[in-house]
Amino acid sequence: MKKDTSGKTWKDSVALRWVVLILVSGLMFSTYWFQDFFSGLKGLMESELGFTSEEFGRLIGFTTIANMFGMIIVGGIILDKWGLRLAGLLFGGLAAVGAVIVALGSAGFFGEDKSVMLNTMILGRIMFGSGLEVVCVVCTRAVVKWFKGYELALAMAINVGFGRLGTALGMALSVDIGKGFVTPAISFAATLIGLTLIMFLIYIVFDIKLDRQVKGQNAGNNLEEEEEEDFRFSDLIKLITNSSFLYIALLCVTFYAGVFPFIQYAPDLLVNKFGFSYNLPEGQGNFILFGSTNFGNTMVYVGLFIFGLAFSMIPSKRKTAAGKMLAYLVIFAVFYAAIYSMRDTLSLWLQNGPKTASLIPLGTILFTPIFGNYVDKKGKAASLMILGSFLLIFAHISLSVFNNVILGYLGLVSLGVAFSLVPAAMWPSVAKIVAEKRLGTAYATMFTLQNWGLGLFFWGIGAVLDLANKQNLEAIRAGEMMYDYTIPVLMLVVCGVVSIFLSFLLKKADRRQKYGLELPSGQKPE
Ligand SMILES: N[C@@H](Cc1c[nH]cn1)C(=O)NCC(=O)O
Repeated sequence: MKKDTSGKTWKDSVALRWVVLILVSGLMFSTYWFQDFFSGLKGLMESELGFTSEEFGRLIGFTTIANMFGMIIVGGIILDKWGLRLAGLLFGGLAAVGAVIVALGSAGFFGEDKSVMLNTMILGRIMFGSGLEVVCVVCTRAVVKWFKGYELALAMAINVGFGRLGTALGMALSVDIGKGFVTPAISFAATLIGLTLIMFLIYIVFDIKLDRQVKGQNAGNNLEEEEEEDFRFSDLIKLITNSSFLYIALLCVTFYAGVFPFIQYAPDLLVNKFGFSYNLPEGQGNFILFGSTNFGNTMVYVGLFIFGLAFSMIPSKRKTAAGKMLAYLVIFAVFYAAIYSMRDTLSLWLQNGPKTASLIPLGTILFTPIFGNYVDKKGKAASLMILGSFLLIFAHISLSVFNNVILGYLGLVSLGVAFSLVPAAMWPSVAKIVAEKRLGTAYATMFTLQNWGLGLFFWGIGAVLDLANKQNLEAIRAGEMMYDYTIPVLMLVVCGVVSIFLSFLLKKADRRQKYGLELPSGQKPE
């Protein structure tokens, strides 16, 4: 789109841009929630629905099947042809209908036989999965449309941050929402997608208005509308014959295969390996923060935190050094007071599988923008991907081979840092390797390949878990023994090792092809 110099459009208003960001990010929040919330329900699916670990794995693994065979590319083509409003409605609607089918299937609506329940839930997950990935692309496109030339990097980080928040809350709260049953937790998650689709409908009103304004401006200035590049198979061939792109695309497969599938099993691992709980003790830990006694305190903390943050964001030229110090002091004090006053709740949460595991995606909300800023200012993207892959190996070794809870916590922290580092370095690097007009094709290709890795490991971890515990399955289901997660998690170390290898190859290829992955944003190699 060409920018008008004579008049203003809605996207020139800071407030409207941020309203749009919230409206669009709703779908990211709900679809990521639905993608990952089963992890908190694995134990319940086993005890209430009688699902084995392999069946649990099959259910989440099938989410990727349509994407493996080109659904994201089809979605990309529809997005190019019909525009983001219709594509968002179509694929958001597909995700919502799929989610409703999963909920109905789990309630026995299509039949109470276990295999009917499982198969209808799988059907729903396939529909949901086809929607999820294209929705992700639609949301990113919408953010680019409104924020290009403004706070684009920050807006993109916040948009993915909403997705991570969805993952974290879905993992942490689904057991509480279900109150001992699977269907209410699924119905809640499906309702969220419906509600955020309504938010997307409101966004459409903003989008139509912006298009009209831009059209009016262009007509007034005799400017032609800039055509966006459509998906082309010749672009795909060019991409996969570029060695830097090939390495980063394969890294996307192996790295995410070591993270997303692990997250689906992390709560169950903590429960089985370290004796964490699935449920909080009756009446304790749940939403204490928002209980009557602490609600006032919480609001004071939130208020002070926003004050400190707002103050620290005032441009430095207009702020004294003492003022800056005061702002940071306020932020630190608020954090300390909040953690101190919630220490009892926190200690319960840190022994609860779903809540502890949810800290992995939660931590990335804070760390991804910090690492993204580092990559922008200092570069070193390829080296950071090597470091992230190393941390992935450390995490999986410490969570599989050893039986030490401290090492377990360290493993989770290290996984959280890796999960912040690699995406922060990977996605801006793709934009350096691939010309802007081919970025849509590049992301669609990467997500398609990524879904092969995800599908294999979503299912593979569950299948290997059943296989590795074959002798004890009866006793485990009777609650007399615990699953041994050593081999399924050790398997993920391979993902880390291949990721390190690929990141080294990427760094070497970059030296040859000179994309400047190790340089700060905007700097070109000589
Ligand atoms: N493929 C997307 C979206 C997604 C999330 N969970 C499964 N698929 C993706 O990987 N986005 C990048 C990210 O870091 O979330």
